[in-house]
Amino acid sequence: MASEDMLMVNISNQESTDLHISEKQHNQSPSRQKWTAKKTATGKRKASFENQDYGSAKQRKLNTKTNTKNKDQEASEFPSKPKASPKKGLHNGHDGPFIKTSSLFRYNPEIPDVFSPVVTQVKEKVFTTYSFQELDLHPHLVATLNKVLNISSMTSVQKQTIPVLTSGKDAVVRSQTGSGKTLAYGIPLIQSLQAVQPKIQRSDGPLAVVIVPTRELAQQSFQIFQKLLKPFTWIVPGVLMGGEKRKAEKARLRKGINVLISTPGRLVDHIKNTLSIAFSAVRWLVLDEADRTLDLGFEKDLTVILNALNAGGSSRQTVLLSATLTEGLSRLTSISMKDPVYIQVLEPSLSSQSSPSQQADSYAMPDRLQQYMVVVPSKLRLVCLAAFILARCKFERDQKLIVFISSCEAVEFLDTVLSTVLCGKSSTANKQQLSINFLRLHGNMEQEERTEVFQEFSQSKTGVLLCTDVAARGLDLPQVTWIVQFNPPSSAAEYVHRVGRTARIGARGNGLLFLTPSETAYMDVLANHNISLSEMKMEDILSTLMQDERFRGRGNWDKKKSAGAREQHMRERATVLQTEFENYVHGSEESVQAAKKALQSFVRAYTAYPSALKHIFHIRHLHLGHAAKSFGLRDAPQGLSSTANKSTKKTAKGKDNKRPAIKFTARERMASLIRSEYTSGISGESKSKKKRTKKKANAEDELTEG
Ligand SMILES: Nc1ncnc2c1ncn2[C@@H]1O[C@H](COP(=O)(O)OP(=O)(O)OP(=O)(O)O)[C@@H](O)[C@H]1O
Repeated sequence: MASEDMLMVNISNQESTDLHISEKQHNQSPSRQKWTAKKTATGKRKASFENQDYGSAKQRKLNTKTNTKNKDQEASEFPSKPKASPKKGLHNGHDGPFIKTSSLFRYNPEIPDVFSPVVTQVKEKVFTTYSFQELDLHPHLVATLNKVLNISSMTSVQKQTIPVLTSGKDAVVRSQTGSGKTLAYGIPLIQSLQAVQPKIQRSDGPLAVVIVPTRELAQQSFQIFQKLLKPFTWIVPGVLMGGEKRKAEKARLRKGINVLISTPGRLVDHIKNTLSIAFSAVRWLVLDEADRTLDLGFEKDLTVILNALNAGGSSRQTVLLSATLTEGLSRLTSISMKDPVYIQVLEPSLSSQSSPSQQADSYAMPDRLQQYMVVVPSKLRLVCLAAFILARCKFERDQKLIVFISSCEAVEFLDTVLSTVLCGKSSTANKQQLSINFLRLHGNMEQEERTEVFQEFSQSKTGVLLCTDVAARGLDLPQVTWIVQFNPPSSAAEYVHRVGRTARIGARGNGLLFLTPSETAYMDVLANHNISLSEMKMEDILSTLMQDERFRGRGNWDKKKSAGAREQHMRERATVLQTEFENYVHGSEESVQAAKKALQSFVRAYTAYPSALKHIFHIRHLHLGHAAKSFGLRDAPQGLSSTANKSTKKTAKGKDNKRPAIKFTARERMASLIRSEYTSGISGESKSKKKRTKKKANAEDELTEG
């Protein structure tokens, strides 16, 4: 048997342990119920049951050990002896029902010591002392910057870029997130268009085309151009983006748009279907977030756009911008730039010390950004996220969080379950209500709602935005205090963009990356780009629950008690919270289905990590039973597809019934999780997208927009 097969068998056996335990808990037989009652009455018997339980698990561990060749890998999959285990059968301390305790702190892989590689984090100086007055700009433009945008001095990237672009050169611009790149191209673009003689008319059509990867970024950029163009009423900005009515956009195109901001997919749509779109006058092409817009997902669209522009025949200036652009980006060549000036904002000390290739690999991070990571075993991920949100939103003031999640379905699920349980709206939670403004943003939402959410979160001072990578790039959401990456991103560059939604333009901000014990090598991936994170301890996050009496468990907490007793009590509270989640999820068939769907999509997103990261994020490292718990499911889902059902039955009845049925069902279930997600179809997906059978489809859909 291949080593991978062996590993899956081990996982299956491990899962069998968990399923076995939880099934006992859920399907409480009369004898089990009686036993539980006795158990709570006599602590001694309870203790003996726990020992017995652990002993049998330990035995199983020994048995499986003899089956495996890869002991190192096994060590990370199997538990070490737990120091303390939660009590079974907790009461939530209030008037709620008696709750079943899940084995939250047992059978988890050990949390490894994380050694953050020593790196010299690259910094950029954001501000300069140079004012916009010093540039030869139209006075109305300077006045708008000063009075409307409240901006007087240039940032470093603006200081370097604006003169290059006003001199008519092409440029490739890289500077850290939130450093003012939009104005770095916006100001020279408007300066040049307002000077065109005879004056630009609407009927001239687009003179500038700005391509951005997402709809929200298109809206945001459009709003900035609207402001900047106020004094120059004859130049008309316009936005085209997927999700809007094509007919209305066609009408606007017919009337004439001079500065056209668009997502790639929608622009291609119009190039193919709208006769009134003519590019003969285009003088500017801007690719914002250029490494994304030049990325695989957009390649075809971009070729169509470039062909259409080239057919227009006019000569144009091209600008590429991103916080993570690399000169070596091979697709740059397809853009046909004329001797572009490469602009990179680096501290002088670093520019002189390091080689160009070192500089290219190092991503500059905002100076006042504090970056943390926490290692959390799968089973504890949901409670840990919940505790972190509680800590910020209940016990601190003015906190605004963005939580990045790998799939639309998981965003939907977490939005419902967190807002219901944490805000005290669930039937089993006690009545005390808490107001946290949870919002969600992902690619499967109707555009109208997406726009509303984006505006609402932009304007609010507090709240939690749960989102996919649609919000990772370019969005300038004010006063965000924390970026939580609940699922690690697919590259260091995406890490940089996500975390860059905070600590913008010199402000403070924090980032927290969740990793499971098997994913800690991701720290090396970040270190390769000179990014270093400090470790936050899971226990410190969970300890917030000690302040929240809604999750008190049995009895009061006495501060004088020992540290061990405190930890035990904290575990009880985490278990009470997990049980609240599980009770909510299992309270209706609808929520069970939502949780399963979210789990499916999570597993599927896990398969979409690039091959270079497969040694860290491989599906064989996932423990389905544990992952299910992080979606509030008591067991790993069964019967997700007919295939899995049939094979389980066959194994149970068939000739080969000596083989434990569970051995193959975990693998089959994992496979069926992925398969059924492919065939389930994603609402709002276009036909052409459905045709794409690539594993990456879902993840890419979140990054590439029509
Ligand atoms: N010269 C300036 N002085 C003060 N604030 C500025 C200046 N230039 C831009 N800003 C503000 O800084 C914020 C970030 O700017 P912008 O969104 O252009 O950053 P960015 O570099 O494009 O970031 P990202 O890489 O994340 O897209 C915006 O709120 C913008 O209004």
